[in-house]
Amino acid sequence: MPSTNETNGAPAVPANGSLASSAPANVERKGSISGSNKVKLLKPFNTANIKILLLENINETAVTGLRNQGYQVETYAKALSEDVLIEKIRDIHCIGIRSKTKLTRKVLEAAEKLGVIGCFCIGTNQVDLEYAAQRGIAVFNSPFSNSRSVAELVIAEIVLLSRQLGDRNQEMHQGIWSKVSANCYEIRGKTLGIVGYGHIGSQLSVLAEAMGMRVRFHDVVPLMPLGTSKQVDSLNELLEISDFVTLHVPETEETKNMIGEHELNRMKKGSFLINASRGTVVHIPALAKALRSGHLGGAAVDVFPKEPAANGKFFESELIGCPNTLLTPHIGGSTEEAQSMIGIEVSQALIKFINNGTSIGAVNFPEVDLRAIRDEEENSIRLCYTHQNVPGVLRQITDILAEHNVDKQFSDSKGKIAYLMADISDVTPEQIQEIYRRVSETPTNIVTRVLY
Ligand SMILES: NC(=O)C1=CN([C@@H]2O[C@H](COP(=O)(O)OP(=O)(O)OC[C@H]3O[C@@H](n4cnc5c(N)ncnc54)[C@H](O)[C@@H]3O)[C@@H](O)[C@H]2O)C=CC1
Ligand SMILES: O=C(O)C(=O)COP(=O)(O)O
Repeated sequence: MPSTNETNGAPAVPANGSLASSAPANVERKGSISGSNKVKLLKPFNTANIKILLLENINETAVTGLRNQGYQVETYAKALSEDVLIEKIRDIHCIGIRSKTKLTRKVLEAAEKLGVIGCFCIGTNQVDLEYAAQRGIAVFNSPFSNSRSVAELVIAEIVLLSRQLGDRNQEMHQGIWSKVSANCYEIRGKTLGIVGYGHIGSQLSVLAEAMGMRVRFHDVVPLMPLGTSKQVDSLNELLEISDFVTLHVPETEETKNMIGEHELNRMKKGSFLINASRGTVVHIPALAKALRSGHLGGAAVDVFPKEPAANGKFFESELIGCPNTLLTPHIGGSTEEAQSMIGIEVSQALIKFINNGTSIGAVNFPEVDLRAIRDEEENSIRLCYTHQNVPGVLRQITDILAEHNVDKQFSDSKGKIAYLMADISDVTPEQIQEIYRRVSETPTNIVTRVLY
């Protein structure tokens, strides 16, 4: 059940109130966000009416941060089935997910009041970003708080694979003593091939060099090589020269089955494959074949095309039982440090968007912010207007605001949508209602919010 914290005395949102179109419900003025920084708390709603659903065991730092705002926060330890999610999402203003929950167009169509999505992870492939943007729903993620955790896991896996530690460990637990050195190697001097030299790939590059590895990488864009690493011209070249190939690309149309039979055949005999990116990047039957035939010396796989929604005995894969194959349940980013940082980072972005309209860091939405309205700026409002990105819109808005004092204004666009924030001072309650009505009735309106 949702747990409701105390209200902060702010004016109430209408009973059917939606963050995605927050009209000024009651224009009674309220005090400052805190005595210390003297900036106004910008919101036309009672925070206790804002409903937030957090799935997939999102860290306590986020739950606490959001509850401290007074929002209603309901939490679940696992992902929900599509049917249950469609029911749950109807009534909520904000949802927090990790990599399992699929926010498809079908699910989002049911989300009548949704204004913002928090992905408490790096990947955002699980959300229909374009449809969310069309609906004026901003999506935030945590672009690098778990990168180090993934890079450290991969370093561990390189050593484990190289020494066949997974198999030795299993044998020992079965009472089998099998002391061998054949096909076991030091990693010093070996070539690590990194596919995708972004936040994780480049961090890994530094750690691997510190352990004496030679690093080569492939990326679709030219990037500055760290240390003595080098970018190579093609994926094929990287596959042919590497002793270890590790994948750190996002899930896109281009990366789907990026490593299949053809690519595995290009890899050196006895080399190793590591995938901690997304399950769709590797063709699993081809990998199982390459492992069973002995063409590959081993693999470490953390992500799978189909992953169970909850913990339990639900995992099935053709990779089960393959030689020298480390299988982990998508734990690349699962450390206390990463989860705690992600919880803080994403919940802060959600709070800023809900309360102040700030979209900095959004992945599908124009990034706009204005400096805070200060206490002494009496009777000020903030207009947040998400609209279709077509010619002539700013003229309409300028006409509507022409008689008022616009203190500051900023707008930006991304693809088909644009977002404008404007702070307007010395407006009466009647004028606020009128501004809201006229802006929200413009033909290009997607979402209009007035915060004060
Ligand atoms: N196993 C786990 O728990 C985790 C998995 N991940 C996955 O790792 C992925 C990578 O994360 P970051 O390094 O933070 O992303 P990033 O966006 O910083 O870097 C990705 C790099 O891949 C490159 N790239 C994109 N398409 C490519 C292609 N077709 N061929 C070659 N390079 C390509 C990009 O140019 C970029 O440099 C995430 O998208 C996520 O899916 C992220 C965190 C945890
Ligand atoms: O950050 C990511 O993209 C991840 O894959 C980690 O996902 P998780 O938060 O563990 O479901």
